[in-house]
Amino acid sequence: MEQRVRSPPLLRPFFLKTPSSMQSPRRQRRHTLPASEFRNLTPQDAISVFEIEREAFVSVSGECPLTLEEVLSFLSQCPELSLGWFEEGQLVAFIIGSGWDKERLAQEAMTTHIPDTPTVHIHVLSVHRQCRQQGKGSILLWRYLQYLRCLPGLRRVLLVCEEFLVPFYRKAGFQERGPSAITVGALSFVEMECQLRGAAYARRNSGC
Ligand SMILES: CC(=O)SCCNC(=O)CCNC(=O)[C@H](O)C(C)(C)COP(=O)(O)OP(=O)(O)OC[C@H]1O[C@@H](n2cnc3c(N)ncnc32)[C@H](O)[C@@H]1OP(=O)(O)O
Repeated sequence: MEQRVRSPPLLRPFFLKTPSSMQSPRRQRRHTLPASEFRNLTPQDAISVFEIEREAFVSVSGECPLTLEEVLSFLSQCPELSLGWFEEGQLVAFIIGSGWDKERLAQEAMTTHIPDTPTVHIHVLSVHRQCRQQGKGSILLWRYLQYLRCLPGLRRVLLVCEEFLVPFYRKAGFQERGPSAITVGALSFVEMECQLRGAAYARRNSGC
């Protein structure tokens, strides 16, 4: 069992602002939704999350990493371990994580949140179909890892992915830990790990 830590506060929304010098007068007058916003998800976001997830996974493998009930459950139990990217108020990409307390991920990690542990399990990262291959998945993952580095007590992040996504996660700073004990139907996975501490440059540049 790993050492327990206190739950962090929720992330206040932060926006990617267009400099006022670049906004048209009409745009300045209108009270529109922010062009781009990153924030923790809430149970109210569960339907939008599940729609993106269903499109991303069901058509490909027939299985979603999380059912709608599980999405709701994690967003209720540990919203501070999620991050959504909204454009004009629409969810375009998200990450859902939870706490885990063992060295490697096990099948029960798929449906479990262990509070106050130093290990975060990323259940799912997904980008809306129309927004893929534009760098959004990488940017959201980078922001999520920087955000986690600012939370007290967190030490590492684990996830499982299919072999073809190993280079994507490697580029984000994850390392392979070998075949995962987790299987979904006929699918098998590689387990990957990212250390949150010890990267001094990351902390210096994180803006915590
Ligand atoms: C823990 C997990 O959730 S594992 C499951 C991940 N999610 C999914 O598979 C759901 C469907 N897919 C998606 O939502 C997205 O395609 C993601 C999250 C995999 C990647 O996000 P994107 O925004 O499309 O990727 P992004 O544009 O940041 O690409 C970064 C790099 O990864 C590569 N990459 C992205 N998607 C894939 C893919 N499906 N297969 C192989 N390489 C990929 C890109 O080619 C790019 O490489 P480059 O830098 O050499 O050009």
